[in-house]
Amino acid sequence: MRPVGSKYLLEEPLGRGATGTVWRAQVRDEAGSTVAVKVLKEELAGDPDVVMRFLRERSVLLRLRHPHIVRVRDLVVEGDLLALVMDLVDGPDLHRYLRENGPFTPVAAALLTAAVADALAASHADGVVHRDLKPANVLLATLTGEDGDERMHPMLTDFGIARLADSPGVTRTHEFVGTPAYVAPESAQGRPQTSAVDIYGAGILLYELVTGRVPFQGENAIEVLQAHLNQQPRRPSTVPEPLWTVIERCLRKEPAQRPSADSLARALRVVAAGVGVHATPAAAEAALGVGALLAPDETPTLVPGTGQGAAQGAGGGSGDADPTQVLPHGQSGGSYDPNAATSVLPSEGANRPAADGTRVLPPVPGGQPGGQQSGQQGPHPWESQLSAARQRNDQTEARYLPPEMDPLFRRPRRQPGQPAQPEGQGRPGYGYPQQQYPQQQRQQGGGQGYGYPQQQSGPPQQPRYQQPPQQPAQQQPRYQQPQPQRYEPQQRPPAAPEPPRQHEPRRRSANPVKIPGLGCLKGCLTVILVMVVLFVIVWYTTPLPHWVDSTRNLWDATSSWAHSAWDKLSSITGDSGGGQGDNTPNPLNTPDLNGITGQNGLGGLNGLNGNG
Ligand SMILES: Nc1ncnc2c1ncn2[C@@H]1O[C@H](COP(=O)(O)OP(=O)(O)OP(=O)(O)O)[C@@H](O)[C@H]1O
Repeated sequence: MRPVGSKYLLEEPLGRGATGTVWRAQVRDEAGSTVAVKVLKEELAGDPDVVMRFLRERSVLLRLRHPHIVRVRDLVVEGDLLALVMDLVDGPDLHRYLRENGPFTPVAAALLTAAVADALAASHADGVVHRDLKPANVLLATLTGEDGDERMHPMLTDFGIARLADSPGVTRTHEFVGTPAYVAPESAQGRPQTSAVDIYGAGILLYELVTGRVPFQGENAIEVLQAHLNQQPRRPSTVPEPLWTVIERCLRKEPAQRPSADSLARALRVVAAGVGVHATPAAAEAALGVGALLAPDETPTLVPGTGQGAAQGAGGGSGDADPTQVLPHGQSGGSYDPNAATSVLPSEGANRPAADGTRVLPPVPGGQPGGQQSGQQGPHPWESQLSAARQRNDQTEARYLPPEMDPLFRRPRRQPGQPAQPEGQGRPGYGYPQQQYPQQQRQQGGGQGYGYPQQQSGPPQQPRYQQPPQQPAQQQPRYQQPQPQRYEPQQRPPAAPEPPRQHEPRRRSANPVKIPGLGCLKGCLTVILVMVVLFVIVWYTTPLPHWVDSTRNLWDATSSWAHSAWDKLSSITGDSGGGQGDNTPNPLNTPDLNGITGQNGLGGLNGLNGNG
């Protein structure tokens, strides 16, 4: 298990998106406590702007609390790793649920979207715009009521990720961040974005829940963006009129004509009460008049740093911008997956194909000026503080893990038999073994127990969705543009950067050309030379020559004795003699010995044999 920060141990991947990979992880100090950790992709984590935004928005993300928002518990900066620690939701995301179970009934879809609108209303009141609302970012926990009944409990996640991805560093040239099928026209055009983009996303989501498909489709990302800008959505026959009224208002091209999240939630509950089979005539009547409830947002929350400026964009109609300006170059071909992951559009990847999970579009002309960051080339002003932050975090975990033990090196597992998907295509995170949603309930950080809804058999059933208790109206202050916060480094002075380590130059061999066995040969020659020198020294400095001479005499004497003995023996046995031509073996007359004696220069030996 790989540590992240000093508190978390990554266990197994739950899914992979365009901005990172989500892992199930253990909290070290809390035995049995599990969380979800989203490890952001390297290109995001390596961007100083993203990191500083990450640090700056820490407080915003941490304080965002709502029953329908997945709580962010912690943000970890560790070396080159950025991670968001969230509550773990044991349940599928809405995209997967839709794919496996088919569309919802109008009542269930309305109630589910009302819960999402509640979450949006709370976050908008806190100054946070989601900007990437889509079914994949709605997780479905299951709550067990006091009566033992299980209820689906939608929870909105990925708050702030779009904001991180949309950092000035990443979008220095005003690229688009979002998921094409769910992106609002003003985002596609690079116009100012407000909380109304989330309402547009909610409209698309609602449409998809009741029909099973998104309203604006195309062969590629550009066609989809064009459809958002130019096409009017059509009402499918299966969508009741009151529900269509809500959808149509959410999908208005003009952001100012869309309802606030608050009024959307209220209106959807009125619709849910009035379109079901058990609806009373009064409820049905109220549902038909739902348009009156969809009050526009008087004070929409502005997404900081988007568009040409709030004043210009807030009142501008969709016709103000030339629609052709959103057409990115080189994006006209390729297949298009409407459910593709969130697009993060770095400038250097402008030519990547549309089918890539991380969709890359070139800058939108006429987009935001980019403020101070636009065109910024030099080192980022936050960089020194960033390196100080990184150094501090480096100290928390400096541990080597071999690749086979490092979960970050492993890819998420696929179900056996499932074909491998090329990176970046299709929905990541789907098709994992069902075990990732255990049947038993899991204690969450907030003390709520969630379990996976029982697997449906037979034809897709509509999920049970009961209206959650109304949230008390939030008295949150309206959003004020955040002032850039000063990031205070710790009291101690930042550590001086370590000088690059000097590597000792490699010692070169005297013989650069490698000859196999040369080393051994050299050794042998050296030994022979040393032995010769020693022999010469010993020969001339010791009585060795005299001793050799006497030894030779001894040898001569012994040989002559042996020879005469042999002769005597021959004469006794009647043999004519042991000379040349004698068949009796004579050890001193062998050709071998003759050869040796003839060669070694010790001529005295020849004299001892039969020839002598
Ligand atoms: N808090 C969580 N608890 C449990 N599972 C989660 C949690 N957050 C995400 N997941 C799972 O991890 C998968 C990947 O999440 P991620 O947010 O990266 O994907 P995505 O929304 O499809 O990608 P992106 O938004 O980057 O396009 C999701 O499909 C979801 O099922």
